[in-house]
Amino acid sequence: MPWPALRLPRIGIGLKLGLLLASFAILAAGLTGYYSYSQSRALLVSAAERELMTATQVLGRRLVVSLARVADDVRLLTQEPATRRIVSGGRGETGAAQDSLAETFAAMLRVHPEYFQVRLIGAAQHGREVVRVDRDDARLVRVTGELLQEKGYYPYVFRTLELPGGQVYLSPIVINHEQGAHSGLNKPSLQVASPVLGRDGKVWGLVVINIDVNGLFELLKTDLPDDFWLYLTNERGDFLIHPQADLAFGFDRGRRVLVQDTYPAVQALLDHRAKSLVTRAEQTVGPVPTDAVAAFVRLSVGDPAEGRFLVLGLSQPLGNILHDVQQLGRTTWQLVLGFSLLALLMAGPVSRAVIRPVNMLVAAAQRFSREHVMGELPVARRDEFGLLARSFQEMQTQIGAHLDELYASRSQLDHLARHDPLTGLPNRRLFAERLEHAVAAARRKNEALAVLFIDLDRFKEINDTLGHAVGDLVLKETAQLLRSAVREVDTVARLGGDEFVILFDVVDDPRHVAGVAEKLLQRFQSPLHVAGRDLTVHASMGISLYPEDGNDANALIHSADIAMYRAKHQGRNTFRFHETLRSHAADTPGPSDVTPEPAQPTPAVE
Ligand SMILES: Nc1nc2c(ncn2[C@@H]2O[C@H](COP(=O)(O)OP(=O)(O)OP(=O)(O)O)[C@@H](O)[C@H]2O)c(=O)[nH]1
Repeated sequence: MPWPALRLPRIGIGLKLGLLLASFAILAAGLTGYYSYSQSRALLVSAAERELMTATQVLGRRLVVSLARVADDVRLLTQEPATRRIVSGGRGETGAAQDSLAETFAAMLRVHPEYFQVRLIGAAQHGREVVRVDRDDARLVRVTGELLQEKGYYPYVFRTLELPGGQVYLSPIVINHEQGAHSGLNKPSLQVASPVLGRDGKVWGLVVINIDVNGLFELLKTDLPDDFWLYLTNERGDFLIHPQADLAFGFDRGRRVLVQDTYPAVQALLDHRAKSLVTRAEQTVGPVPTDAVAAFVRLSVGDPAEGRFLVLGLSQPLGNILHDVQQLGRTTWQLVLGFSLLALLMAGPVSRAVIRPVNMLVAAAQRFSREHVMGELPVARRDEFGLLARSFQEMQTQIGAHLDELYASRSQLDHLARHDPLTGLPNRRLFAERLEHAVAAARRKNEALAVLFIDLDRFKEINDTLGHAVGDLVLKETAQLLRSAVREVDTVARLGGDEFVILFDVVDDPRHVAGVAEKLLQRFQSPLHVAGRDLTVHASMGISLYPEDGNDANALIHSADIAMYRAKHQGRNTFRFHETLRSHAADTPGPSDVTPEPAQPTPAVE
C-alpha cells in the first residue's frame, strides 16, 4: 500500500525562512540605525556643549582682557603730560593743556568705538568735570564751560578719589542716567576710573572712561555664530545683557529679571559653588519657546578683595545643534529602509537556495511514496542536507528491499492460497474463480464450456494398504497424468482428497470432452510408477456442460460431481455426462454409450 500522499503546506518552510531572514535583517538594520543615530546625537550634543563652554570661556577672557586694557588706557591718561600740566600748571598753560588732553580723549574715543565718554574730573568743586569728550552718535562732542557738571556724588567719583595712585575703579554696570551724556544716555554703561595725583602726591582728581557695555560685547562676540545668544548678569543674577532687550536691567525699571529663574543651575555660580557649568532650559526668546543648551562662567572683576564678579553665558537652541544629527537621522533611516527592502528582496532567493535540498527530499519522498522509485537526491552535498539525503537514500533502499520481500511473500501466500500444496495444481478456490470467469465469458460470447470431474476409484485402499505417503505419490502422479493429457489452456485442479476437475473453456462439441475422458481412461489403464512399484489406479469421471447443466460455477461442478457418482454407481472406471445429456445420448452415439468395464480390484500392485 502506498504511503499517504505528502502535500506541501501552503506556508512552506521556504517562505517562513525567507520571512525570518528578512525580519532578522530588518531588525539588525533598525537596531544599528537606531543606535548609531542615538550615539551620534549624544556625541553631537556633548560636542556642542563643549564648544559652547569653550566659546563662553574665550568670551569671558576677552572681556577680562578688554577691561584690563581699559584700565591701562585710564592709567595712561592719568599720566598724560597734558594731564600733568593741568594738575600742576599755571593759569596760562591750563587752557592749552586742556585742549591737548581733549584731543587725546577724542583720539582715544575714535580708536575705541565702545567708549562713550572720556573725562578728567577734579576733586575740587564737588568733583567738577575739567575735560570731557562725549560720543554723540557718529561724532565726538567736547563739553566745555557751563555744561561741565559736578559729579562728586557719583560713587565712581568718590570711590576713585579714595584710591591710591595707579589703582583702578570698576563701577557696577548700570543704565546711565547722567544728564547730557549724549550717546551714553540711558544705555548700559560701565565706568573705569583711576585717580590723578597732584604734585603733592595727594589725589587731585580722576580720569574716567565710560564704556558702552553693549558696544563692548558687540565687539567681543563678532566672530561667534549668529545663533549664539549672550547673557550677562551681575552678582545677584540680574540680567545686564539679554537677547530680549526688555529683560535686561529689569531692576532699573523696578522689576527683577534673574538668570536663576530661567536657568536654575546658575545659582551654583552665584553661590560660588561652581566656576562654570553647562545647563539646559527652555528659552523664552522669540514667539515659540525652544529648548536650549547654555554655558555660564563666573568672571571676577574689579578689586579682588571686594569679590565682585559677573556671570557671562552663551546659549544655543537645541534644534540648531541637532540639525546635523537630524539630517544624519534621515540618512540613517533611509539606509535602514533601503537595506530592509534589499533584505526582503534577497530573502526569497536566499531561502529558496537554502530550502532547495529540502524540496528535493520532499519530492523524492513523494515519488517514492507514489511509484516506489527513488528520485534525485542531493547526496553529493557535504553539509547536513547531504547527510540527510544519503540517509534517506539508504532508507529508501532498505524500504525497497523490504517491499520486494513483502511482495514476494505475498505472491507466495497468494499462490499457496490458490494452489494445492501436494500436487501444485490450482485448488478449489482458484478453479472456482477461473470457472466463474469462463462462465461469464461463455455467457457473453454465447459459447459452451465443460467441466470434467475425476475421482480415483478405491483410493482409500491404497492409503490403507500402502500408507498415506504412497497415497500422496499416487495423487501427484495422477496430477501429472491429467496435466499431460490436456491442453495448456485447460485448467486442471485438485478439489481435495482424490477429486480432480478439468475446465474446458472452449467446447465446440461435447464429443471432444468425451474423447478426452476416454483418453484419460486409457491412460489410467496403464500402471503408475510410484515408490519403486507399479500401481494400477482407475478413475470414475463425470461431465457437465454449460449452459445445459448449470448457469454458474457451483452448479456446473455439482452437476459434474453427480455425473461422476453415476459412473461410480455404474461400475467405476468409466465416465458419464450429466443427466441432461441422457436423452441426447440416447439417439446419438456419444459418450454415454461408453460401456464401463467391469470393476477391477484396486489397488493392484504389479
Ligand atoms: N494419501 C492421501 N489420502 C488422502 C488425501 N486426502 C484424502 N485422502 C484419502 O482418500 C480417500 C478417499 O476415499 P473415497 O473417495 O471416499 O473412497 P474410495 O476409496 O476412493 O472409494 P470410491 O471413491 O468409492 O471408489 C480417503 O481414505 C481419504 O482419507 C491426501 O491428501 N493424501
